[in-house]
Amino acid sequence: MKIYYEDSLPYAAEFFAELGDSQVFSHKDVNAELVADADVLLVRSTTKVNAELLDANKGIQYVGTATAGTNHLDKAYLQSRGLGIHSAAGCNAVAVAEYVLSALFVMAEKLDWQLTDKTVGIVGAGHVGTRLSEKLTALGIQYCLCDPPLADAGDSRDFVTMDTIMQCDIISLHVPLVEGGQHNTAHMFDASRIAQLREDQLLINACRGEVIDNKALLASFVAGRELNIVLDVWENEPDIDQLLVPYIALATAHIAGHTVEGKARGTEMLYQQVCKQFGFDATKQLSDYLPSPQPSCINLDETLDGQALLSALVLSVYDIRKDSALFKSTIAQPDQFRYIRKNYSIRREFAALSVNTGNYLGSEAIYALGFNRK
Ligand SMILES: NC(=O)c1ccc[n+]([C@@H]2O[C@H](COP(=O)([O-])OP(=O)(O)OC[C@H]3O[C@@H](n4cnc5c(N)ncnc54)[C@H](O)[C@@H]3O)[C@@H](O)[C@H]2O)c1
Ligand SMILES: O=C(O)[C@H](O)[C@H](O)COP(=O)(O)O
Repeated sequence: MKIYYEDSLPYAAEFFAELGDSQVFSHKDVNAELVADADVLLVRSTTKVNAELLDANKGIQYVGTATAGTNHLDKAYLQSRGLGIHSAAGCNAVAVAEYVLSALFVMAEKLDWQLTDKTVGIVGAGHVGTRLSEKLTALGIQYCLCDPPLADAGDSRDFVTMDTIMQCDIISLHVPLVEGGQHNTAHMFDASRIAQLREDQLLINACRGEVIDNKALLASFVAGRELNIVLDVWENEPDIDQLLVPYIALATAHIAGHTVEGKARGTEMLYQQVCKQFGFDATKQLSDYLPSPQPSCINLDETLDGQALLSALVLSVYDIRKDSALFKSTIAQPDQFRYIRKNYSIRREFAALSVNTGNYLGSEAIYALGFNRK
């Protein structure tokens, strides 16, 4: 069995070596000829899988993406070839939720906000939206959820409309890119919705760039509006509109999901799927490969309390300001969006770390955020 995998899948060599003849490729070089004899094709979001890539391959049996988003796969084409849509749903949901928390604490400091007085409107209550809602609960921050497809499917949680979301202090977007149809998300924030945003609100987009009309957003800033926007994702990545960057409060290169665990979990999920499809025993697991974080234990700063203490803790694990500063100061360089993503520094999830809470009375909130007990 020939297994071809994109070089951005961590631990793919370790997971797949024993299942067949495995070969690595870069999304920059991949083409129809290169994968013409693949039985299994494993990608991340940077490889577009469509007729152009696969028509020459007559024997492909499995295509999987080690990501949550699947909009780089031509689903109609894969179905026409009798191939399923295999993804790593939820692999990086915790990573994105922790990215949003870092953004919230940084913006709260900037805007002088007490987050427990604010309401977060979560649009898209799937894997990421749900993990985010759990972490907000741990922090005592109110939220509401908008997810018409889940509401229609009978999900028992309370859902609100987009009109209610537009009244929230903070709006965080976690929908897939859906172009057209009843639940279209492309340009969900178009010129008219952007015009409804108030300057005392915060909008965070860590799902797909096309969910916000970036041209309309730029026009709004150029017209003098002082909106608070955090963007991890942009229209037309990696060739984004550079003019928008200076206006964005925190700007990053589509790395919200790029924790060590989030990326590697994606590879592990595809390994489990391939084993199942081809009848292998799935004997390997992520814990066989993940390195221990250094340091692995955090001591709380007990000179702080309340939001200041939680903010210091979260930012000590992941401080979005560093990613944003690097992005803003270098993004004008050629091919920088890709470069930042490819060379992203090591970031761990809260669950990889333990916290020594000492005498701190709010320790349960810290464990509910995902940290381990010391
Ligand atoms: N920035 C990153 O690094 C990063 C990481 C992970 C995921 N993502 C993106 O975020 C998206 C969400 O990830 P997920 O794992 O939670 O996916 P998911 O499929 O688990 O959840 C998406 C939710 O959005 C809902 N939805 C669809 N259309 C909607 C609409 N019009 N209005 C409101 N809700 C709608 C769906 O019903 C679903 O519950 C992914 O599809 C991916 O594009 C980005
Ligand atoms: O959809 C996802 O899972 C994320 O957006 C993911 O980070 C994108 O995939 P990548 O470009 O990192 O391969």
